[in-house]
Parts: sequence; C-alpha cells; structure tokens
Amino acid sequence: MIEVRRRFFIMSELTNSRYNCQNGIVQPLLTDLYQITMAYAYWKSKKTDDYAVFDLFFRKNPFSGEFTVFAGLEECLKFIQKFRFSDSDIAYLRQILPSSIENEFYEYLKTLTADHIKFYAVKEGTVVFPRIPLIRVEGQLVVAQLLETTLLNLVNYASLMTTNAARYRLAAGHLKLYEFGLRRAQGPDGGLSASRYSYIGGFDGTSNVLAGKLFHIPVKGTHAHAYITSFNSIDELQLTMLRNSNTDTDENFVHPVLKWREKLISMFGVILSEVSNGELAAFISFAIAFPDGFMALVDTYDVKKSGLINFCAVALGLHDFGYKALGVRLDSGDLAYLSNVAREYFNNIGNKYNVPYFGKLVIMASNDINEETILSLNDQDHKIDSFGIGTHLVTCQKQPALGCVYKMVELNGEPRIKLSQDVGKVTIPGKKDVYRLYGAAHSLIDLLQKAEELPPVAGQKTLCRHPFQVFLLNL
Ligand SMILES: Nc1ncnc2c1ncn2[C@@H]1O[C@H](COP(=O)(O)OP(=O)(O)OP(=O)(O)O)[C@@H](O)[C@H]1O
Ligand SMILES: O=P(O)(O)OC[C@H]1O[C@H](OP(=O)(O)OP(=O)(O)O)[C@H](O)[C@@H]1O
Ligand SMILES: O=C(O)c1cccnc1
Ligand SMILES: [Mg+2]
Repeated sequence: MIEVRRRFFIMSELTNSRYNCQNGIVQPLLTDLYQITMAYAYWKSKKTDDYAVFDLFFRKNPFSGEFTVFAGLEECLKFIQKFRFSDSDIAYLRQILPSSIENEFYEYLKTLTADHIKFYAVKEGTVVFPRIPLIRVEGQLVVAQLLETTLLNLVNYASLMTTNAARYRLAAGHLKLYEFGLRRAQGPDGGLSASRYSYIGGFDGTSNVLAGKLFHIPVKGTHAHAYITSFNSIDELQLTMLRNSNTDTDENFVHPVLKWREKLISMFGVILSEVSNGELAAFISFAIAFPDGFMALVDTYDVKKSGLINFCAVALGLHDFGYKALGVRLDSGDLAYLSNVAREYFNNIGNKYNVPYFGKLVIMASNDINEETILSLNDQDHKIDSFGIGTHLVTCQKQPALGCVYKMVELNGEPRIKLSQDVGKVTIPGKKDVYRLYGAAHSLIDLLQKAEELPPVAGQKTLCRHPFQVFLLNL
C-alpha cells in the first residue's frame, strides 16, 4: 500500500516561533542591489502587480551525499512577516540610486509588505532532495522578486550546516557531539548560525554561550591549555581546602590527592619527574572550583605519563570527598590509541580501588575532527564517548556552499522556463505541488505535480516520470 504525504505547508501551518529573537540584520536591504533596480524597472513597466510564482530549490546534494536537510525556514517566516522598508532604508536608497529615479517609486516602495504573498514550504528539518521545491512563493511580482536574495541567504547556509551536522551524527551513532567552532566560524553571525543549525542537525550542544541563550541549546565546555599552563607548581595553589561532602567539613584537598598520585605513579611505573606538578595544580584548582563537574584536558604535556595520572589522582581525591569526576578531554595525538589507554587506566584503577564508576568516566576527543576522522575512528577500536568539533563542522570545509536557487516558474498563470545548454540548469516550469510517496517500510519517491492536478491517492496507481531521464516508474 502506498501512502501519500503532502510536502508543502502554507505559512499559518508553519509558524511556530520557538525563538523570540529575530536576527537584526535580516531586513529588506540585506539583498543584492539588482533586486531594487529590477523593482524600479518592474514599476516603470507597470508589471509590479503581475502574479508570479517562484520556486526555491537546489540542484545537487552537498558533500557528495545522498540527502539534504532543509533548514532556515523559521528565519524566512520572520523575515516575510516583518518585510517593510523603513524610512532610513528609503533615505539610503535615494542616496545610492540614480537621480533619474522618480520620487513616486520611493513612495511606492514604502508601502510594500509581503502580507499578500502566499508562502508554501517543506517543514524545517525535513530530508529533501535535488530539484524539489523547498519553498514556493506566490503573489505580487515585485515583492516575490524582492525576497529572492534574503530567502536564499537564509536557507543556503542553514541547510548546508544542518546537513553537515546530520552527517556527523550518522557517523558518530549514539556518541555525544558538541559544536566547538565559534572561534573559527565565518564571523559572529556565521558562528551563531553554525551553533543553531548543528543542534537542529543532531548535535547535543554547543560551547557558544550566546547561541545557548538565544536558541535554548544546551551549552557545554571543558577548559583550554592556557588554564593548565597558567600553573607551574603545587605551591602556587591559593586555595587548598574543599568541603568534604561526606563529613560536611572543609578539609585539605591537596594532601589526599598527592597521596593518590604516589600510589598511581608506582601502579603505572611512571617516573615522578615526568608527571607535571603545574598540571596537577591546575587540575586541583579546577576540581576545587567545580567538584561536581570535573573534566580535565589531559594532553598538555604527556597523556600517559602525566595527564592521566594527575587526572586520576584528583578524581580519586574527589571520590574520597564524596564527589564524582566526569572525565577527560584528549586534544592531540592518536585519539583511538589514547582513548584505549585512558579507558584501561580507568578500568584498572576502578577495579583496584573499588570505584565502579571509574570505568565509565567520559573520554572526549577534539582536534580537527571531521566526518572522515569519525568514520576512520569507527574502524579502529576506540573508547571515545564524545566529540568536540569546530573548524570542519562550522566552515563546512568539505563543501562551503549549497547551491540553492530561486527561479520564476509561472507568471499570470502561464508557465515560465529558464533554458540552458546544461540540462541540469533547465528549470521545471509551472506551479507545482510536492508529495512524498511511502511504501510499507520507507519513503519511495517525491512526486511533483501541477498544482491544479488532484493529489495522488494511496492504493491507486500513480505514473511517475523523471523530469530529465527517460524512464517510468509505475507505483
Ligand atoms: N586514530 C586516529 N584516526 C584517524 N584520525 C586521527 C586519529 N587520531 C587523530 N586523528 C586526527 O589526525 C589529525 C592529527 O593532527 P596533527 O598531527 O596536526 O595533530 P597533533 O599533532 O596530534 O596535535 P596538535 O598539533 O593539535 O598538538 C587530527 O585531525 C585528528 O583529528
Ligand atoms: O575541531 P577544532 O577546530 O579542532 O575545534 C576545537 C579546537 O579548538 C580548541 O583549540 P584551538 O584549536 O584553539 O587550539 P589548538 O589548535 O592549538 O588545539 C580545542 O582545544 C580544539 O582543538
Ligand atoms: O570547552 C571546550 O573544551 C572547548 C570550547 C571551544 C573550543 N575548544 C574547546
Ligand atoms: Mg586545534
């Protein structure tokens, strides 16, 4: 039995404002100059009120992949709902446009809104495919045209980023994924979008605090190498006392940690001079600051000979005081190998000193991780629980743009086509609706029909024709 689901939803079915903020720079002037000059030329040719239909779609899945996740819709809806040129916009346009432009045009521009535009879209977060319209805009030609650049800007990076994140999610399975890319993102707005859309694509959280506040995304973080290198010796510790939650008294925390470290040094046969005291001081101070949330960056000096020994000594000290450490972050070296070493340390210590949760301490990995790194790690026997991912994720290094386009497909009820020598660039004319046909187990095909045609009916034969390739599918 074939099931049919409508793909397009009208504006009132799509609006679900979870986020109370609108990005302040998304406004009518966030567009290409040619949209405004075309608006004037349409106005002069008395075509502004022609009835236009535009499709927004892409031609090829990104990352040499087989799917795309549609995103950016929420911002498109806010943009359309608020679309209006302000007085200062008009004043600026008067400055930059030729003096030959008639005054009445500016008066006209001031009156424009998108209130009468009909806006249809696929729901945000839907898996979508090439050439299927993601958005259909219908209405007054001049307004529908003026929306082009901004809608493309809002959808292109959002969908690319969400797809990228979804691919990392597929590669990482159930492991935790955190977006750590703000420092490497394409400016402040790129950074915020990256955090927001990586969350929609399946990440568990972000290090970006503003994104957490604006978009209600869980925020997470550890500490940087700078924190570790800011300490040189144990004597530097200003604060040595920690509340023992078993006895509810403040006790010296450094002495038990040092005792534990002596035991671990002999247990793992490392040389005392190779275990960094500065690193231990940094870990102790961080544990005193966050006894319930102690996560340590262990690769500043030497993971095996120093970082893991110091971390475990502090974690055992915390255990004595009635707290549970969280785990470690590895940020260099062979992440598969080091994660195995870390897990072995934790298991051995947990068994020897009867601290069962030690075997389950979190091992986070970071450092230039991309989808291929995760797939390669999957082929190795790693023990990583979570990844912190920055540069490759937020810059979409593997493919920096999704080629969404916005094309006129109908004017005043007549289909319109853009021809091209390149068959892939020929547009599919006419006002179309989109349906997804489902078999018993999964979706089968996306079907485009003329909007005036009756929807396909579940259980009845439907002739499906590929728009460019010559083969038929009789479902
Ligand atoms: N076991 C592994 N399998 C596949 N890729 C890995 C593995 N371990 C690490 N990587 C990746 O290999 C690269 C190592 O990079 P590089 O050699 O520049 O870093 P590093 O020297 O370990 O650390 P850094 O220079 O940051 O101190 C990173 O992109 C990392 O994600
Ligand atoms: O996926 P990534 O781009 O690596 O994102 C996260 C990185 O950012 C931080 O360090 P930073 O990169 O600032 O310094 P580093 O290159 O010396 O590690 C962190 O320690 C990670 O290495
Ligand atoms: O919290 C972290 O560990 C973090 C945040 C941003 C970049 N690198 C690491
Ligand atoms: Mg790095």
